[in-house]
Amino acid sequence: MTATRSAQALRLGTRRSKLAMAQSGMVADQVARVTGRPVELVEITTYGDTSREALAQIGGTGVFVSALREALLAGEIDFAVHSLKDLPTAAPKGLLLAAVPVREDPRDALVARDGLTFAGLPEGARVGTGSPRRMAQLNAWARALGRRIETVPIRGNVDTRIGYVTSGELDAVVLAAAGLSRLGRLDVVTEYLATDEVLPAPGQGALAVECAAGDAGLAALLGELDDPVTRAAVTAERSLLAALEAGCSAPVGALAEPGVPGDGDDESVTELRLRGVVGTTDGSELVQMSATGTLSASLDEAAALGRWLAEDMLAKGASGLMGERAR
Ligand SMILES: NCc1[nH]cc(CCC(=O)O)c1CC(=O)O
Repeated sequence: MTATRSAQALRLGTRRSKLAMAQSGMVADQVARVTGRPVELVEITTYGDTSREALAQIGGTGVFVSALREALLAGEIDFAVHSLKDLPTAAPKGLLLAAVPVREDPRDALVARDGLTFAGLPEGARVGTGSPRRMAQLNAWARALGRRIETVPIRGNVDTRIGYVTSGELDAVVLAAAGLSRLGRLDVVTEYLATDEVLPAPGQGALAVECAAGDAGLAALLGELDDPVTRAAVTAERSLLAALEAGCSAPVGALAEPGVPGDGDDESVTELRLRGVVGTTDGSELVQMSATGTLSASLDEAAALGRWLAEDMLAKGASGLMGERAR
């Protein structure tokens, strides 16, 4: 690399939404620090940003992602940052997942009126979410508490969703804690939903840093941001999703976490525990299972763990619960 080239700015393609800008800004700072090169943000408009249809209806998987990927392949930008949970599981031709930085809190968060928790919501409470995964688990949880809630499909950015509660239109909405955190809006959270009740979307809380496969030098630089434990965890979660043959709008939750084997006498973290859930959106039926594998540098092992759990879940009838949306 020549001196002139090393001073050239790296172009980071980003969506214009507040959340995307916040995420891209954070990664831009990190990349500038590790590479010593300035990073310039390039705004790209995606179909998911302009369409007013419900996300699940326009096909869910990848609508936020494709415009950024086209810009990468066209050489208009050098790298892009995606919410990992919005990435289709199929590996894209010509692109590389250069880094998966340390994950934020993967949990979903409840934003309710009057500081209410989920268990404190009244009978018939109106809870905003368009996500079949959240609907299935929230309805199942409500049933276990001996009550009903009404899930109301909502769209729009994080501020719009919070607005449904502040305006009194809805009793609560459910959002990813990570998104609220990146926007500096954790103040509105009234409960972090326990993963025993609500498993997040595969990859939730993690970011994906993508670049063109041909640019090995850049990929190596961006690779400095990679967190191997987060990468192993999201690899297992996405492998489960892929093996269930479900898209990102399917009612599938998954979370992989590192752990200490046995009674915990040995302090070293060597296990990866993967939990998965699939259910009907009314919450009347859920298949919830877990599997534990070895946490190793080999992503093949993490991927195998996901496939293994998927087989168990399919044997317990998971595919019958995913309905028409499963692809
Ligand atoms: N589906 C949209 C989306 N994609 C990523 C996030 C939040 C950030 C993350 O999960 O990393 C959100 C908003 C939400 O679900 O509340």
